[in-house]
Amino acid sequence: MVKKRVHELAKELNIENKEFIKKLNEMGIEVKSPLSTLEDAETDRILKEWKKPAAKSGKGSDGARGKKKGQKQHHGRRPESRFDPGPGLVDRVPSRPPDRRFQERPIKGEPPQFRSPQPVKAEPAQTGAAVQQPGHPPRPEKAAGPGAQRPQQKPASAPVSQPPRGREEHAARAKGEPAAPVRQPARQWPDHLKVPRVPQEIKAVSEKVRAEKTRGERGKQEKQQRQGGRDQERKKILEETVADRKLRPARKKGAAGQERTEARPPVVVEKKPIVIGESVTVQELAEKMKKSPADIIKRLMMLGVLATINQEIDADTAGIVAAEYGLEVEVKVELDAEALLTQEAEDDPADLAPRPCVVTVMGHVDHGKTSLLDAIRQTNVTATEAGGITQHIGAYQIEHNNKKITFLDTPGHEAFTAMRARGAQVTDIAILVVAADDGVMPQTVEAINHARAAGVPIIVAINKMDKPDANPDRVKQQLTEYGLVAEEWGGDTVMVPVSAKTRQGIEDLLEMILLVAEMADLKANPKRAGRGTVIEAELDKGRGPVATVLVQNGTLTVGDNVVAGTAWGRVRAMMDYRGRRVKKAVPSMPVEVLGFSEVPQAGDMFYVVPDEKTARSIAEKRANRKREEEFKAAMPRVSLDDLFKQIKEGQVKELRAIIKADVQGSVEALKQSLERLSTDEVKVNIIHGGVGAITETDIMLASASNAIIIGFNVRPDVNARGVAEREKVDVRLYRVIYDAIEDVKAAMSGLLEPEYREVVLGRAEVRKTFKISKVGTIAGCYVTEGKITRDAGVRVIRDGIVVHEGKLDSLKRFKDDVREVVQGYECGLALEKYNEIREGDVIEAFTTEAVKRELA
Ligand SMILES: Nc1nc2c(ncn2[C@@H]2O[C@H](COP(=O)(O)OP(=O)(O)OP(=O)(O)O)[C@@H](O)[C@H]2O)c(=O)[nH]1
Repeated sequence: MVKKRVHELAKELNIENKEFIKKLNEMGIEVKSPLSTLEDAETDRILKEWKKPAAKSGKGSDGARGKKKGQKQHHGRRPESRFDPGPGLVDRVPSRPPDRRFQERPIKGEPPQFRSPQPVKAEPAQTGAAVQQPGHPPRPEKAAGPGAQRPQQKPASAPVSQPPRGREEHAARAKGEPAAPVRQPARQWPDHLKVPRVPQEIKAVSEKVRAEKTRGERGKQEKQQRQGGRDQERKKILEETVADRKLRPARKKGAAGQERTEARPPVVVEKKPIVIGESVTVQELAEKMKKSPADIIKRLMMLGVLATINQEIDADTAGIVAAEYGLEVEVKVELDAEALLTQEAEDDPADLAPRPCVVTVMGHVDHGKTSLLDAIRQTNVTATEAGGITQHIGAYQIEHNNKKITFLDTPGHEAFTAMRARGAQVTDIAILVVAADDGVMPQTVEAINHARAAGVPIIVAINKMDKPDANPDRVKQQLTEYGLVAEEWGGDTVMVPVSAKTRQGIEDLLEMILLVAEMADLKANPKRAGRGTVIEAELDKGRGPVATVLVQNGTLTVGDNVVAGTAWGRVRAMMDYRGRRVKKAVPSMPVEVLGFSEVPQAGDMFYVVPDEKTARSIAEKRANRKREEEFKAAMPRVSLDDLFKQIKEGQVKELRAIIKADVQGSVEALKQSLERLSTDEVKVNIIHGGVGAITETDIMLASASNAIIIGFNVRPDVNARGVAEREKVDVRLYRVIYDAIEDVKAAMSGLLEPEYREVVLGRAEVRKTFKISKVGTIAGCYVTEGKITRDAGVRVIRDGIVVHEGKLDSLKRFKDDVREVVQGYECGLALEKYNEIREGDVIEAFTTEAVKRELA
């Protein structure tokens, strides 16, 4: 008899997996997931037990189906399983550690040292680490692991492994997103948005009030108490502020003749409190206080705040200013329609109904993502796509065993992460497509890390099994290096061999998706007003703005008033993925929606609101806020420069980093050395590591995950540079591993010294090379950016990797030596002691300048 899995037997016996597992446990048979295998004796026992009542109903037991299924079983009993049927089973027995034969060990031939006086120091440590801690990324914590056991945590709505990111939080806030999809922790984001800021010293004092406020704000009863507490705090702030000599030099000098001084201390609160919101413009405050704006601005200046009449100041600052005039402020947080959206009541568990899971297909280019989706849908998308490349994100639904699955037709993980960067998390399960004949490729690794960073469980589809050189075992081996261990190897990742071409294994894949989904117990409430995420949107010439949306909760109905980002409107018509008109869209259903006022953005949350007026007013407010924010400071991004400050302020508990290097050995060495810097206060988490230039995708991942990027002997490509600047991602480039580790270490302890930072002056492309005897190689170049100067440092970049760094030997325009050549001109140059320059290389000229760092 072939060993059976729990879910197979459950199917034969026509019983739900969960219930079956419960029954088995009651029978003393210890199984934890539908994928657990059963010993023959156990199967016999179960069948016997079941036959008792089943015999009456005439139910067959082990039929032909069981045999067929049995053929693909892996022999040998696995002592533990991947799925936990209930919350009590989270603490599973750890699975067997991954096969460790495949790790690569680094660092040979440390590249030329640039800055560090003793760079080689780092080597023994790294090598040592390699011995202790083999090349596998540390197994993720059970609860946050990448494997298929994750769905217990409701991956789409609660990415436990994702601590809050300022950006997401902000995006969520701006969109009025509900607490569920992006968990919104109590962070002081608004401080950063409110310009201007109070100097640190005052802020520290007012922070007390804020902390008090945040703590107290939740409950309604506390609201009243807060008022009393606030009075006292206010006074305290004043006293402390007034007492602070440094902050008020003008006051200190104030002898008897100076006005204002007589009012304090103590400050007498004499008038009715003035009522403001969480923030107030200087003008508004002045009006409310019946003072001139100039007075207020002056006061603010004394507090070290430079503000213009139209600028907003936060309630704490306003409180301090008002107190100086003996006035009290009362903060009334008006719950506008926007806030109400996010405050919607919890669903009654009785209203919750199962919803289909939402699946994203990811993988390396040409490994067959589109073909696989195509095979699943049994249509032929590949043939219609330009050049066979997936062109857009669509969403489709299929039905298998009477259960629906929603597929997002994502061209890889980039779009997935771009959406995530906007705060949208729609995917429940990621299918990682790996071609069996090609194995794990760079984008496979990226996809793994992107899915993992989002806390989405991964099912591996080993594709192209029909090919003669298909080698699924090699794929499985390679994946162990990235922490994905096949369940038949004792790991916890579902891996299904498939062929998009012959459709082999597709049914199994769908079955596995349903199993993972079933265990995730995905539910939504179709009775409430619809909400979800915009998957894609475009302006159609005939139909106007068209948005493909995925309903995540509630029901979207034709005629509903909706708002998505800054777009609003009334749903005029809806089409399902086949273009059929529908009147209603229930949870996990993708639909095309007509009727938006403008094209919303992919990743925007949409909400159904009670009426058109509300929709319009929310959208307009958002548009205003967006405009304002564009003027304001950028998001608080993690960066090494202010890491210590952010740690102190509790904004950062984890320093996430992406490592890109010229060779895998350096990636590993850096990863291990950096992760070892973790302290109790801050954990260093390398969310992705790879070989090659820093790409736009790396930057987007860093942006979405609030990570820094460490480049070792590599450079960002042109697009990546632009995106990094726009996204304010801290990209650190090193030539010496030791320097990178030292910098991170110093940043974590607040000791990052002022240093010389490199400034890129310009870049030139090598168009032609000439070998001249006794002189060496001369490169005929075209300056593509900035300028190349004679005394600058230069590096030679080939395919994103730094192959040489040194100085110029000569720089000429025609025959003349010149001091610099600017963009758009040609030049000839030779490098000191380097003749390996080739056509197509990029010469980057740089200089170093002193950077003053703020004391943390
Ligand atoms: N033999 C064989 N070929 C396959 C299979 N799946 C996909 N292919 C081929 O592999 C090539 C790439 O397939 P796509 O589906 O376009 O791959 P993709 O990952 O979607 O690629 P992009 O959209 O470019 O990212 C096509 O020529 C497919 O015909 C398979 O199971 N067997």
